[in-house]
Amino acid sequence: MTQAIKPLIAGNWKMNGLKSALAEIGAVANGYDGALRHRVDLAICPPATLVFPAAAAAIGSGIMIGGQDCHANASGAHTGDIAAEMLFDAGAGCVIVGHSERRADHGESDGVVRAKAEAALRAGLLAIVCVGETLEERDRGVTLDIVGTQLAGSLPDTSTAATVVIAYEPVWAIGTGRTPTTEDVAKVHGFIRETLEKRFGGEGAVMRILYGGSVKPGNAAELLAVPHVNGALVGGASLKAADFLGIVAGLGGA
Ligand SMILES: O=C[C@H](O)COP(=O)(O)O
Repeated sequence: MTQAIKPLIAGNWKMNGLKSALAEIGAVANGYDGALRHRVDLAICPPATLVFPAAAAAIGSGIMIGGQDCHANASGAHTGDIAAEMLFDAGAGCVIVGHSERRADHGESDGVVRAKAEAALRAGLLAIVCVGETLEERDRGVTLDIVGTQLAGSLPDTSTAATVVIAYEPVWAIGTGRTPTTEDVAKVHGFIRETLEKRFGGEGAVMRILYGGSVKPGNAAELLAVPHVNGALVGGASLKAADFLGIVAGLGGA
């Protein structure tokens, strides 16, 4: 039986945004009214420098502010890193871990991602754990093997629907304007659901699975209507409130 899952639309600003970008949070808040708040959760993950002021700007709006990465440890000699506890302390409610750009740029393995997700849970943050295949892997026909391996290695054993969100992002669709067909998205999300249910039982049945990769106002409705797509992780189109809210509108008024 399909259970109702409240969707989450999360914006990942990546390495974009100076203080002036905080105005976009105010603009999203203005468009996130009471009725919408009941139907969808919103999160915005600005660069680390803006987490504290963004959290202040979002007070009372219902918008969750998040980090884009965290260290596995709570403190220590790790120059330049940020602990999950520090994000929580700054007002964050969630953190993205295992984004493909971190996996590629910083050589993060599934084990590292899992340790970061465990740190998020320890700190009381919702962990948004990213998985997804490269173009080469897709062309070799090993998408499900790759995603299955990433899920097995990256998710904490203690994951629950309240503490962990999966984001499926085909690497080749990120920032390229290319998206998989809805059939392809359905296939991978169905596989992820099955995998989550096998490992986490009832919790896996209601854990949110986001799609990410070139989601825009123009394609959001189609992508968000795919079975087992419980929201989106949005990059470029999350930088402007109008685009971000246009994607939220893709969920329809039901
Ligand atoms: O975290 C977000 C994703 O990497 C998607 O980025 P994009 O929407 O710019 O393709």
